Order: sequence, then C-alpha cells, then structure tokens
Amino acid sequence: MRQPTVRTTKIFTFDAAHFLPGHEGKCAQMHGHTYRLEVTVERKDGGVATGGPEDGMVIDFGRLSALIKDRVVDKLDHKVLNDCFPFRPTSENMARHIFIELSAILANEDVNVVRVVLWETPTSYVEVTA
Ligand SMILES: Nc1nc2c(c(=O)[nH]1)N=C([C@H](O)[C@H](O)COP(=O)(O)OP(=O)(O)OP(=O)(O)O)CN2
Ligand SMILES: [Zn+2]
Repeated sequence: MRQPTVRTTKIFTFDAAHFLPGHEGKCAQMHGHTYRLEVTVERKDGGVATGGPEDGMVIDFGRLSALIKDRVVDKLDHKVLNDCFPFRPTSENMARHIFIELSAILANEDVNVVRVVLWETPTSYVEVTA
C-alpha cells in the first residue's frame, strides 16, 4: 500500500495596516487587518522523523513556530505593509512572497513548505501551494 503523506500546520495572527494604490474602492485608503497565516509543511519523504527529539513528528510545532514567528510574523506585526514589501501588498503578493521566503528558511530542515494560506478578512483568503 502507498504510504500516506503526513503534513503539519501552524497558524499565526498579526495586525497590520496597508493601502492599495490605484484600487478603485475603499482599499485605496489606509486601513488595518488582523491577518491569519497558516503554514503547512511536509517532510521530503512524506513521513515523520524516526529517532531523536522529533521522533514521530514532521517537525516540532514549537520549532516550526519559532522559525516562522521570528523570521516572518514578527517582522509584519503592527507594521505598515506598504513599507515592508517592494510590491503592492495584496494578499496574493504577500502569500506568494511568504511561501518563497519560508521555503528558503526551511531549506536546511528536512521539510518543504507545501501550503501557505493568508486570511486578510474573515471572508477573504489566498492559498499558495507547491
Ligand atoms: N484579490 C484581492 N482583492 C482584494 C484585496 C486583495 O488583497 N486581493 N484586498 C482588498 C482590500 O485590502 C480589503 O481590505 C479587503 O477586501 P474585502 O474582502 O472586500 O473586505 P470587506 O471586509 O469589505 O469584505 P466583505 O466580506 O464583503 O465585508 C480588496 N480586494
Ligand atoms: Zn485591506
């Protein structure tokens, strides 16, 4: 039987302001969101670690959390997103950027980023997959 793939997800929130230059509606004005970021990873072999401190885990939730929080979330929390990126801070652009950035950060680990979901409002989200 083909082995199932095991995936591990951590979820974060951060508060930030932005505006969308050229937007034809209200989003051209500065406004804020509580963003929700979901990051899903899997090991290169699709399974879990065997032996060592992460035995039975794709990656320790706490270690994954610390990496993402330090390198991504804390840099965006309570910031003006237009100052953080060289592109228009739409959810699509930010989610794709975060996916690429996290892929580089986790390159030294045994895991690949397979999914990033960025919720901009309770009714609007963007999904980026491998
Ligand atoms: N495809 C995208 N469309 C819009 C983006 C975006 O990043 N990608 N961003 C915005 C604005 O920033 C806005 O804050 C979010 O828009 P919207 O979901 O329309 O927000 P509402 O709270 O007004 O949504 P309702 O559920 O209709 O109340 C605009 N578009
Ligand atoms: Zn917005």
